[in-house]
Amino acid sequence: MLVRVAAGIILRGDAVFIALRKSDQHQGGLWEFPGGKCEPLESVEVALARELKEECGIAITEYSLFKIIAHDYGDKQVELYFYRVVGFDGDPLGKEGQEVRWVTVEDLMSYDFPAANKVIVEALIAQA
Ligand SMILES: Nc1nc2c([nH]c(=O)n2[C@@H]2O[C@H](COP(=O)(O)OP(=O)(O)OP(=O)(O)O)[C@@H](O)[C@H]2O)c(=O)[nH]1
Ligand SMILES: [Mg+2]
Repeated sequence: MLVRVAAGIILRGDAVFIALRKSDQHQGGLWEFPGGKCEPLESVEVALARELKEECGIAITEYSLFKIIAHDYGDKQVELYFYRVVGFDGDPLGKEGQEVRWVTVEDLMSYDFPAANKVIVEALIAQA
């Protein structure tokens, strides 16, 4: 099963917004950049806007593709489209009851993310 996923690295100054995946979700208990699966025939950018509205309550206005990462979790193959999101209306929050946090890019090192995120976190820190 190959799934396309859109995820937003929401940035405000030097802070980045992260969320904790619920324990019953795939890769549960790990931190993530909010987002989710693209629906059939849905473009990645439309999925990104929809997911960030649903999960964080923001309307994104300025964003760009950062990196595409393909990863095989064994039970699931994902193609993750990570976007840097630098413009948005509204204040991001955990709309689905998930724990959320604003952290500095350097702080990302102290959080556990799914394996596919490793290169993303490293690239963000390298650029900070
Ligand atoms: N949102 C998000 N998903 C990630 C990240 N890294 C990563 O490997 N994933 C994987 O991408 C897949 C899809 O994400 P998701 O579970 O958020 O999808 P969704 O919001 O549509 O969830 P749902 O099916 O529970 O409604 C999951 O298998 C998840 O483990 C990340 O940083 N953010
Ligand atoms: Mg999601």
